[in-house]
This record gives sequence, structure tokens and C-alpha cells, in this order.
Amino acid sequence: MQIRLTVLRPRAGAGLPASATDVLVTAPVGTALGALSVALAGAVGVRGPRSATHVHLYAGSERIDDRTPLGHPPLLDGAVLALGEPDPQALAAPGEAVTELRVVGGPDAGGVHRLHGRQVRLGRSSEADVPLDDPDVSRLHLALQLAADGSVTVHDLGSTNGTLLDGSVLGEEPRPLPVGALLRLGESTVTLAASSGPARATTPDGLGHLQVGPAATAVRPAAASAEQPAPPAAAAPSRTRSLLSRTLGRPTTPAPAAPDASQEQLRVRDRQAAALRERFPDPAALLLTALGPGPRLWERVPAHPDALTVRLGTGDLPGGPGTAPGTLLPAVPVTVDLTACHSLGLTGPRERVLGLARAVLAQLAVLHPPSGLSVVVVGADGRLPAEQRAEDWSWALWLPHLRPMRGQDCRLLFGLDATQAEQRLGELLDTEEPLGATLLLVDGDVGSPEARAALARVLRSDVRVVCLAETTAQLPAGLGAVAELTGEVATQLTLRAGGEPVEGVALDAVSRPWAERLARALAPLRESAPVSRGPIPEALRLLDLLELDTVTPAKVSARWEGLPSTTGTATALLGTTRDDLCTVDLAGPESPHLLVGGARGSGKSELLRTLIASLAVSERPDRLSLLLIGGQGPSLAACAELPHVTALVDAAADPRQAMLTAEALLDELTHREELFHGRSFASWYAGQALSAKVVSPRGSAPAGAPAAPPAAIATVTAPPPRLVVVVDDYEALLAPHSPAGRPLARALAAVAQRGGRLGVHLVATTGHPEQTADTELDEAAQWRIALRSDHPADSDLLIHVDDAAAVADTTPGRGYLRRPDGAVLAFQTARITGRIPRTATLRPTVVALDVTQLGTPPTRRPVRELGNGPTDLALLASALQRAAAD
Ligand SMILES: Nc1ncnc2c1ncn2[C@@H]1O[C@H](COP(=O)(O)OP(=O)(O)OP(=O)(O)O)[C@@H](O)[C@H]1O
Repeated sequence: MQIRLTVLRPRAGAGLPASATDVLVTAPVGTALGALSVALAGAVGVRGPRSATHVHLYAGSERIDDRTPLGHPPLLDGAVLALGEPDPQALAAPGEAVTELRVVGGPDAGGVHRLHGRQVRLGRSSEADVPLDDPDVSRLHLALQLAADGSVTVHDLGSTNGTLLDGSVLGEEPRPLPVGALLRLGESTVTLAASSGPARATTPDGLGHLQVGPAATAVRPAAASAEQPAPPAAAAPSRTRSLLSRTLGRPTTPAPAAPDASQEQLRVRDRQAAALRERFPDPAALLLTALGPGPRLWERVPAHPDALTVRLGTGDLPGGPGTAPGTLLPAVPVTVDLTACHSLGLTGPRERVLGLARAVLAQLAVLHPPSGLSVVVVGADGRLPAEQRAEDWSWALWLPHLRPMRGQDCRLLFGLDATQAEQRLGELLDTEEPLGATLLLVDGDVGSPEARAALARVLRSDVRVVCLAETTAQLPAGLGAVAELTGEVATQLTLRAGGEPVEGVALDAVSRPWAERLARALAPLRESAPVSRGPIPEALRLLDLLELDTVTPAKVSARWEGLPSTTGTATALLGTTRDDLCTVDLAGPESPHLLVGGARGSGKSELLRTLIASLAVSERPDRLSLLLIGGQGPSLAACAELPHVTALVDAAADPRQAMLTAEALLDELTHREELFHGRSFASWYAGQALSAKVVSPRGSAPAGAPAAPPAAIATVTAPPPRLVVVVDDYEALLAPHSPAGRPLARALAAVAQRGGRLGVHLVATTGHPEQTADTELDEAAQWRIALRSDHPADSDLLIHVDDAAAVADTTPGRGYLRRPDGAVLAFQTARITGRIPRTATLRPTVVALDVTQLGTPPTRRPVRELGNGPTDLALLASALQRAAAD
């Protein structure tokens, strides 16, 4: 496994900052922190004999136990480990249920401050308890006073530009500050909030990530109600007039309400303003959502009405229905819909533009799931030093949205030099089918004439683009919207999106440490779907897909205990498609049988072994039996130890056993028909659940079923399990020179025709689809797989399209699944006869992360397996046997 950590070197002296190094750790699953700590200390230059015995690592203020396995909390992707002393930042973390002061807008937005002590001063000075990097804020601007009963008052400290409390001027006399009231100082807006809501449940996966369930629909903003004003998007010229210049620092105007508004109209105004602020969350709310993670994390799935709408700042916007004419909603979000305008330019002094761009990326990353939005960051402007570009964007390396998910040849979707930029832009143009949306962020020039030409083409594609520049003239031509930072200190912006410009918007900008904190909180989070979209992997391990990388009897028993007590299942996980797990459900209503074809060496036998192992994990042996028949050799012998396997027949080597098996199979079908009295396996089981008793009408032991007592003794017996008959080299049984095979082939034909209703399923492989065409199985099997085929006609016979003929012979196990509904999906079979990957036994390595290199192709080392030791199948069989015996 690989995870990224940050190691903090101890401070050289009190008051000095700790220096941090980001590292990539590669280590076998289950490696304990103790095995890494010396290497982690070495990464920040702490070496020598003392480091071997005296390395203590802290997560926040807590010392981490050396036995904590890597990949388990707190050792997750993005974790910060402080060496030798608690993390000095830890105390500043916003905590649980206390009153919080949140900076919800302005040039230094996003801060969340727990209120401690009796007095809290806000100002530009570093002496302030809550420092604000806003040029229009005085050094010590205002003070909050906390009373013992928890109430809060506020007063101005004689600031130059004054303070507004909910639109009215605040003097030096203390006034109560209720939760939710807006304080505006300089271009910043702050508010008091009760504690943040409950965190969303997450599940550690042991590999450095936390799985997050889908967003709760209840928390999504409701569609615009009759009372709500239209969303404050930039592209609506009708409201441009009403976006007034901000009033602070200039002659102060009262709260923006119409003079003759009634009490009810004012309440409507307040509700509308609150609804808009809720709908487009401020930076502080976003940070808390990432840290929680809160219920709104990744709520904007592609169909969400506000998907790809970004908030750029706040302004006073006209009220909606129910407010008095001329009413303005104070300090509500001003947004741009990137779905509508496609591309957005942000211009102004570099530091401010970067602050705004960070706020834009942060909100996209918090509100959109990585499966619905990919982010590509290109910063290759040769006028800036390479180190500067890397430093400006290093915070984004923690965002999960930058992971290459479509086969892009890089570690992260960065283009931080001309070559990387050309590569990223080329990839954007090459994507044939867009999966979710893509946002390209371009910081300045893209570095080369080729890249500029490619960017011009990207701008005409479906990719959404945000470009940053110092001046509007430096932006690429034809952007859908441009936000230009204005004002003496560039803390306001003017938005142009086709209609009249929207002026005087107080921008949302966030600092780099803030953005890094938010991105780092997102780093370990993963959507709960086990496989993400992307290219089809080249190699897969079944035990990993089954989440049984360390398989134990207890884990298997727990899985079996969780099964519903209805008819036994027969669902086999085979591998993955591009988007999802690839499974075949033989017990479903669509089709009970599966036919698999492919050329020599295409991976048919391995696919059967994977299917057998997967079926065995999916169901208890008393409810699912497996009968294995090798038409031409012992390819399935490795599965014989699974407790579900009742017989292994080598038809070529043992014709007599083949004959007996054929008879037993036919007997079994007849037995079930008599037992079920015309009902199907499923409805008979449903009946059994009611009557609870079964009287066996006859007693010969059917192939693949537990032995039953002699026919003469009518007795209560276990109900028959589902039976899956698995045949390798089906065509060998059909061959004229195979006298032993022929009776078996006849029995299998009967299974294909009659077995489905009786809970008897057939899975068979063929190397020669033309020989198995038109057999009973060919006609009955609606689940069909074509692995690599030698001829298009073979593929066509199997899956009714010839795509499998184009599969490369370097990818055994790659093929196409045709489902009963006719859908054809490319997939890769997972392996079960491999051995534990060699990396599982390697010594852990710790290497420093170099941001400038993250956009380059990763070094590829072939996955090698241990040459000795048990196969995964042997490990699984042993665990299943013990689980079955318990
Ligand atoms: N899913 C897979 N992933 C990786 N390697 C695989 C996979 N499936 C098969 N292989 C490798 O490909 C080779 C051929 O596999 P296999 O014997 O399953 O093919 P086959 O189609 O049954 O061949 P034949 O028709 O000759 O019996 C083996 O070396 C196997 O290890």
C-alpha cells in the first residue's frame, strides 16, 4: 500500500515554526508505525543512533502507539505526524460544541475560531486574537465580550472604516451579538455560529482511506421555492443594476431594506437571504464540512441543480417574491454557473487572484464527489520560477479530485511545466467519453505555443475552464465570464458574463494554509463504491476485491452470518469493469447459466477458478454446492479443497466416474422435479419457509448434494442446496472421440434445459465456440463471456459483437461480459491462483514528495509475486474449511 504523510520536524526554538516534509510511504498492508518511524525521522533530517530508539510521533496532541498499523486512523492519507512533540497547530483546531466565530466572506475568509476567554479582539494586527488579512480592517478593529452565561456582546474599537452589525452602524457601546447576525468590517463578514452539526459516518478501509456513504438527500437544498429569489448568478443582466457598491469604508448606508417594508416583508427578506447563504456555503462552512466530514460533503452529484455553480463572493441582491419593492438581500452569495458559461477568467494582483482561485477549487472539491468531477491544475507560466509555481499549488496535491482516474499517465493531474502542461491538455482532448465533469484550472500562460493551441481547443470542448491572469488582456480569448478584482486593494470584484457588469462584489479569498488544511481533510476520504471509474486495470487480485486481503475464518463466518435466510444466492464477483465490480448472478430471474469462450491462454480456466472461489465466499456450503468437471485435464483441481465442492471429475482421465456423474446429475434433476411438484426452486423454498418440514421422497445421494438417507425411510431432511455445475473445456465432452464425455454432455444438456427452475446451474468454458454453438447450453445461457478470441466470428458467436477479437494477448483475463439484458461490458478477471504480491514482504520505503514531479508518469515496477508460499486459492480454501467446520 502507499499513503502520503507529512512529517513535522521539531521546532528549533520556541515560537519558531516547525518545518514540514511531505512523504510517500510504500509498505506492506499491516505494517506498524514502529517499523517506519526511523525512516520518517530520516525524511526530516533527524538521523543517528538516538533516532532509532527515541522517535516518538504525534497526531495532533496525542502520541501515536508504535503498534498502530499504517493505513488505520490516525495514519491515514494526508495525516500530519509531529516528530518528538505534539503538533503546535493542534490546539488551534476548531473543536466540538462551543460557540464559533466564522469568517464567512472577504479577502481572508474561511476562518473558524472557537471563542475562549472573556474578550476576543478582531483586527489586522498579529496581536489580534482573530487576525484578519484585510487591508480595510483596522489593526485592532472590534472586540467581542463573552459573558459567563454564554451570551456575546460586540463593540467597535474606534476603527477607521467602522463596523456594521446586521446593516446598522456599530459604535463603541457594546451591543448583543446573536448567533447568525452578520458583522461587516472592511471587506470581511464574520458571524457567530453554534457548534457545527454531527459528522457523517465514515469507515476506515485499512489502506489509508475513510469510506464515506452517499450524501443524505435531506440536506440538499430544496429546489427554489416560490418565496426564494432566483439564484444570484452572474449571467442575469436584470439584477446587475441592483448589485450596489459595498458601503463599508465609504459613506455608510443603512441596512438594505425598502423604507416602507412591513415586518412580514422583512422576515421574508431575512429568510431569503439565509436560504441563499445556506445554498451556497461560505468558506468557513466548507472547511467544517471537509473536517467533519459534514452531511453536505460531495452533495452535488452531476444531476444536482447547483452542480458546478461557484460562489465568488457576496453582494447585496434584490429580494424575491414577498419582499417590498427595492428590497436588497444583504451580503448574499454571488455565483457563476460554470455549466452555463463554460469558462471563467479571474484577474487581478496575483496573490489575491490565487486566494480567490483557492476558494473556488475548495468549494468545488467539498461539494462535488471525485467521481463526478475531475480537477486538472496547469501552472506552467515560464515568467514565474518553477519553485514558485510548485509552492503556489502544492496545497492541491491533497485533493482527491486530482487523482488520475482515466488512465492519464501521471501521479496527479498537475501540469507544472511545459511538458506536463502539454500532456495534460492533450489528455483532455483525447478523452472519448466524458465521465462526470472535468475542471481545468490554468494559472497564467500554459508554457508553449503547442499548449496554447491545445488550450484553445479545450476551451471549445466540454471541459470547464478557470483561467487566472494579472490583467484581462492576458486571458485567452472568448471566456464565458470574467471576474476582475477591483478597488484600491483588490478586495472587490466586477463580474462580466455577457450582460451588464456586476460590480462591487466582496470577494471570497482564502489563504494557502487554510486551503491546505481543507484539502488534507479531504485526502483520505473516498466514496463508498469500492471501485472508482477509470481504465480497466491490468491485474487484479480477487481477495482484494472481496475485501479479504488477509483472509481469516472469522471474516468468512461473519460474511456468511450476514446472509439473508432466503433461497441461497449464487452471485460471483469476477473482476471489474471500467466503472464497477463485474458480477454474474446465476440465481437471479434473468438467466441461470453462463457460457465462457476464449482462445488458448486467454484465461478461461483462471476465470472459472475465480468464479468458483467467489461463489464459495458468497454462500455457506450447506446452501450452495459445486460440482467440478474438467473436460480435458486437471485445470480445476486447485479448487477441490473448497468445502462447497462435492466432486471433482476429470472426464478424460476417468470415464467411469464421468458416466456415474452423468447418471447422478440426471437423477438429481428428476429428484428435484418430484420434490418441487412443478414449482420452481425459489417458490418451493418460499413454501418450505411456511411448512418448515420436508419429507424426502427418495434417498440416493445426488451428485453435488449432501448424502440423503435410504428411500425407505421417510424422514425430515435438509433442503437441497443450489448446485452449480462448472465445466472446463465443454467442447471436449462433445467431441466424437470422447465416449466418456457423451453421456456427460447429454446430462449437461438436460441441466441447461431443466436445471434453471430447479436450482441447478451450468457454467462452462469453450475454446471453440463453433463447436458449442446451438447446444442446449448455448441456447439457454443468457450470461455470456468472450475472453480474447482468435477470430471475430468466435467473439460474435459468444457475445454477438466481435470486440473480443481485438483483446491483446498480453492481457489474459481481459474480455467482455454480455448480460441477459443485452448490455456488453469490457472487464478484467481477477486472479485467485496468484500468490501474495511481493510488495507485501518488502521493507517499507519513505520518499519525499516532489510536487514538480507529480505530473510526470509514475515509475512502473512489474508486480512480482513470491515464488513460493501458498496461493491465494489455498489460503482461501483453508479459511473457508475452518469457517464451515465452526
Ligand atoms: N485474470 C488473469 N490475470 C492475470 N493472468 C492471468 C489471468 N488469467 C489467466 N492468466 C494467466 O494466463 C495464462 C493462461 O491462463 P489460463 O490457463 O487460465 O488460460 P486458458 O484460456 O484456460 O488456456 P487454455 O485454453 O490453454 O487452457 C496463465 O499463465 C495464467 O496465469
